[in-house]
Amino acid sequence: MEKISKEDTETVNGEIQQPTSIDGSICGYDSLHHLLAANLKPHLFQEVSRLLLGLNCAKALETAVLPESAKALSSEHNFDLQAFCFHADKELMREPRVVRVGLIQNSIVLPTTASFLDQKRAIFQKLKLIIDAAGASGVNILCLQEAWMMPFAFCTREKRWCEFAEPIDGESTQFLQVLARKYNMVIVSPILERDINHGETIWNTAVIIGNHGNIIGKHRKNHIPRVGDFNESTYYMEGSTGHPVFETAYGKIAVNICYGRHHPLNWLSFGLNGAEIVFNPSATVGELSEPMWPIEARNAAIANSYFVGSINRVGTETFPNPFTSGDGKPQHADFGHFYGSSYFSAPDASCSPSLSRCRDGLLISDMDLNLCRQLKDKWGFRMTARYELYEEMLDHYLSPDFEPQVISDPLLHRNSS
Ligand SMILES: NC(=O)NCCC(=O)O
Repeated sequence: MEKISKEDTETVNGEIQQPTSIDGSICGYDSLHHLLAANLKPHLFQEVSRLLLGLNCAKALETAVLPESAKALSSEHNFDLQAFCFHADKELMREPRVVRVGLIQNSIVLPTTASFLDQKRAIFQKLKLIIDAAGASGVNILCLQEAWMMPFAFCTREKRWCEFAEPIDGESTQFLQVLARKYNMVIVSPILERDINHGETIWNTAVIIGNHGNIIGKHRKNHIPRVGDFNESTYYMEGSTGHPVFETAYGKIAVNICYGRHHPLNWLSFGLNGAEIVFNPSATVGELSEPMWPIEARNAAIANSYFVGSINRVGTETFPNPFTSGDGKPQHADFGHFYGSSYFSAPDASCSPSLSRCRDGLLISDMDLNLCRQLKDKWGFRMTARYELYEEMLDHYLSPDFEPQVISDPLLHRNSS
């Protein structure tokens, strides 16, 4: 269990205050899982893990064995590398459908003051090594983090960062197409898109690259945040692509980009279109969303009987000009710490431990997609859903004359009349 740096907590009147974690670690530990493992007796750790991570086929989640070449890349280039297996029950009529899925989280490489091209190429160089580790590990489907090819500059509201935007078949896609072909791997690549054919407009888009290096399609972020420093609405509008599910060589996948994870109907729609794995490439910071992070995707996996792969950026990105976001905070030059912590959730409510809170990482999981239908059969969430009630409710709600259905206690108003 790696302990990153000296524990540095402050105590005031006997109470532990917020630990100082300049490096983004949790009191010097890479992740909550590592902190617990290092500080609990083994039987307590086992019990706490059962409660925190759930069980898969009645057992603690198994780890998967990775090749030495992948492990060597991870230690040489200091990225976290972890691998797990989500099993399903054996069926009599269907063979297991096991796919190996990977998630990559990474920090930017050069300062945001460096030339844009250098910044982008440096990220390519770093990503190449981690993708090589995924390739060596036999990953079938790989997803990168939101806007992986640039700093997450949308806090600044400065339009010059739009220069990073690329067409769907631009430089970033071409870079990944080579690797997709080389490793026979589907790659989900969330980029800042410039739509040349529609007035050069900008979108927040995931490009789906097939295992032959072909472009299968794209999906544009449906929900754009207007919270904290996430000033993304200055740059792009709500997506125009609905809730597509992409049928790939390895399964049916969809992409719910970042802030879309706060919207249960967004998750539902990908499920209704038949997704078996939904990726949630994100960029989010500790102060704002960390308590939500381990819950929302896991809940979506349970409610929709599919797997979810959640990816968050990692590190602190500092920009040349300080900015404010109309929330009364003093001007500042960074977003705060992107806390990494990428993880997988399964339809049976189990989930993997998270990647590091402060280092780059590659998280790999084998998942038997048969688990999706097994959970549908067990819990019947689709069958019991009452969509017609919701259709009626939403139909009323969307009417300008809508009035909430509230039945007041008549006694409440007796004294006031
Ligand atoms: N990138 C993005 O949509 N971030 C919004 C913040 C959050 O959803 O946690």
